[in-house]
Amino acid sequence: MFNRLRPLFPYLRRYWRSFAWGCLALVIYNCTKAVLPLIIGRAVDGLRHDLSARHVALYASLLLGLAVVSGTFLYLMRQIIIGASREIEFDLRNDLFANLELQPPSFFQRHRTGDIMARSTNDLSAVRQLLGPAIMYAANTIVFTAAALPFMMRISPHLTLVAFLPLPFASILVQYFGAKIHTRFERIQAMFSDISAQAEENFTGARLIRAFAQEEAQIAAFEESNREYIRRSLLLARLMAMLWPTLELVLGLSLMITLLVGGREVVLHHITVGQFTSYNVYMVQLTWPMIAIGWVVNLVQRGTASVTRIHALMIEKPAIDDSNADASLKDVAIQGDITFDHLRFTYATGPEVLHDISLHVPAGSSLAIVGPTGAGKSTLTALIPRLQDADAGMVLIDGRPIASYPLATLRGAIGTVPQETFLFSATIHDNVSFGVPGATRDEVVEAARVAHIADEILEFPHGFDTIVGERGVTLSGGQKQRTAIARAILRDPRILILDDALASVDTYTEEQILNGLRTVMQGRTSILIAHRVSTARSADRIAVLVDGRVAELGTHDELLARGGYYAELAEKQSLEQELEAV
Ligand SMILES: Nc1ncnc2c1ncn2[C@@H]1O[C@H](COP(=O)(O)OP(=O)(O)OP(=O)(O)O)[C@@H](O)[C@H]1O
Repeated sequence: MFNRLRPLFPYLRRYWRSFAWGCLALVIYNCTKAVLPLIIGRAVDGLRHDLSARHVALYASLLLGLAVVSGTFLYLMRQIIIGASREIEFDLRNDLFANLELQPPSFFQRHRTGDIMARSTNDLSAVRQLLGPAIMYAANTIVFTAAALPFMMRISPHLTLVAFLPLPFASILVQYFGAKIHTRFERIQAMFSDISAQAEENFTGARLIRAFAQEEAQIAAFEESNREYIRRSLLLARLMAMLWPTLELVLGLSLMITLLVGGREVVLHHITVGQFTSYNVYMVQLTWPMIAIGWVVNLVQRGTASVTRIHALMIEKPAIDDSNADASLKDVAIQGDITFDHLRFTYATGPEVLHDISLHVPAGSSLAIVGPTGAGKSTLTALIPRLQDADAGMVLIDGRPIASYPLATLRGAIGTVPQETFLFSATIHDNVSFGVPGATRDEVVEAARVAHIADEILEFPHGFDTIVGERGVTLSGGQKQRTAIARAILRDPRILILDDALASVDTYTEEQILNGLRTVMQGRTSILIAHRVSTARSADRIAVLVDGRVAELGTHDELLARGGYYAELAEKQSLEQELEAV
């Protein structure tokens, strides 16, 4: 177990001072607490000789003084130790997030989002409980038992032996029930996540459900999940209901033994009534620390498993990094000359997707990529900003392998509009300026103008300050795409990659955007993936990708003359247009 907790050592080392001060407070608190029963005993015994108000007042003030001291140190102990565990949780969460943020997209394919979220929330909270409450209560039990035991033994070793006997059972009971409670609680949580996800999908997919008239079926499915949730909750309630009476039975047994054996000792004049009273107070004081031990065992088991799970994510080194980069290229001005040299590419799973592709896109030129769905177009473009990594030397920019550029430099020179537009739940301004956080409003509006979205945005109630997504307006597919184009343009990139970015706009808007882009992209390299000939035709060259191979390459006219896939596509689309016009 010690080894499994090793990943926490650097964090514990960082906060060792807090833990040391916390432990000091813990020792003082427990020592004062252990003296308390003695004073009560003395007070009771004293009453036999001096039955005066002064005597009572003296002991009452002594007890009050002790209570104040122990209360103060109890506060300090909790504040310092729990505080330190919260600080460690904070550091761990930051480190975990920072590592996740560096992972390439393939990482998020390998790990389910739900699993990552669970590790970042439940597991982190389990680690915090291990470092805070578990350490604190374990130390509390040890120190208090060590402080109280000599006094108890002095009063009566015989009584101590028998009264202590049932106490470990309280720990075992709590540990046993605790483990079962945890399992049942997790099942409830899992069901609750299912219900939440179900509800969320029903709200976001409201249109689809209404359109398919599936309300009744959805209500029935929800009711079924809800019934399962309540069934699991009742199972937990039953377990909880059994725990406390059982615990009270064990603790009551211990008190009964104390009363029987201790009472006999008093009758036999082996101990005084005051000592007997002290003893009883000790037993009551020991109740919680004994219960806590069982709880601590569970916290430690759960926390240790969570440390392992979090650590597994923390040690995942980003598969795509700067390890082969040449630091002297950090500030190099990338021109945008792209070469694919006998490129082959296979994803972590599945067969080879791109086969022996050799293509050269000179700096400042434009290349359109067309081809059937699944041909590998998106994969090819994802290799340029290294969202996926091809083998060394297969993709070059300005004659250098892309891995030799530091990632920030490489990606800083590229503006990408992905196939699936993602907008943050933020203002349109913030979405457009995502890649250039300090951009002024004028720059943002200018980029939006080129993308032909500015006028539509200005018609929204709050213009560029309109929030998009769940908390604000919902943009149409075409509006989202154009916002994403504005986002890429604002970066003023040397290389612009549009992955089917004009698919959701009509041919008129498409032409407007292309006209705007032509001006902006002068002297820059652009790669456009397109399904429409109207998007591809204006590019300097067009590559037709079929089954991961370049099947055709040339200008619009050359490819038309060739009579292959492209010419067929052009004919089909012009026929469609004619039909539409009719
Ligand atoms: N992350 C991935 N892991 C494994 N295989 C993938 C992954 N992404 C894509 N593929 C596979 O690679 C092939 C090429 O996909 P890609 O998305 O590059 O095609 P595309 O030409 O862009 O298609 P479309 O025009 O439909 O967008 C497909 O067979 C696809 O199933």
